[in-house]
Amino acid sequence: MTHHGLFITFEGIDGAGKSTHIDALARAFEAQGRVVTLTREPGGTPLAEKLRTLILNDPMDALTEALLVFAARRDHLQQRIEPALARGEVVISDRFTDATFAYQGGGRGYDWETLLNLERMIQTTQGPEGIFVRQPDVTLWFELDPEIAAQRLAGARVPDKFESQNAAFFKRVSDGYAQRLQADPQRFARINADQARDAVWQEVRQVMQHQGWLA
Ligand SMILES: Nc1ncnc2c1ncn2[C@@H]1O[C@H](COP(=O)(O)OP(=O)(O)O)[C@@H](O)[C@H]1O
Ligand SMILES: Cc1cn([C@H]2C[C@H](O)[C@@H](COP(=O)(O)OP(=O)(O)O)O2)c(=O)[nH]c1=O
Repeated sequence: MTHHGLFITFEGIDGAGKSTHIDALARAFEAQGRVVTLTREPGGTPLAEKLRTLILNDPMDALTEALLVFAARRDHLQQRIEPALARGEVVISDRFTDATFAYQGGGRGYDWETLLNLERMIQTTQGPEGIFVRQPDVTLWFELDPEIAAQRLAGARVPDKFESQNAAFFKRVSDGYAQRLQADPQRFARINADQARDAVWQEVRQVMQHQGWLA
């Protein structure tokens, strides 16, 4: 049976609980016979993973950061995401472009219009039906109060450049996500991440069932 490719992204502030559910979603699709490409941003290809190390560890100005995340994304799209979608796979990515608007745009205050231009440039794709700007089919936005996310992360792992930011930074990141949702509400599913793991998983599952993608 041939399938259409599906592109699903997970978004939310650090510590919201995204990683906890990504593997489970991949297994649920595989149980239905789908081939899954599990990936993440920044990263997902050898080049983009090298850029990730720079982005997460080296101090740099916000435009440099934005250009590097989009450069990594371009390679990721061309080398990995587009080929997998063309093969009819389910691509699940731990973060994508909404994170750039949330972190570089909201958190760091970088110019939104410039990010929109970069998004259009980097995600322009030539498909069988013509040229279009690639976007996820569905984005799961894990919403969680920054204070609770910080409590969850405390002691869980060594914080990187972004994870060590204060609560005010993460409030701006959340506002950035909210602005992206407002601009494209059809694409987003809001997940209440302030619940026990199993309840969060049920919400994730219901979104996929609602789309008709999981039984
Ligand atoms: N629903 C939940 N309730 C409490 N703690 C959670 C929940 N989901 C995840 N955690 C824990 O919170 C921390 C951050 O979760 P993680 O999935 O790594 O978040 P993210 O990928 O969004 O940064 C981990 O230590 C994880 O075990
Ligand atoms: C994709 C992306 C991530 N980021 C940030 C958000 C996260 O703090 C960090 C890496 O994300 P993530 O992979 O969620 O971190 P971890 O592996 O520690 O769970 O990069 C940006 O600032 N801009 C972007 O465009």
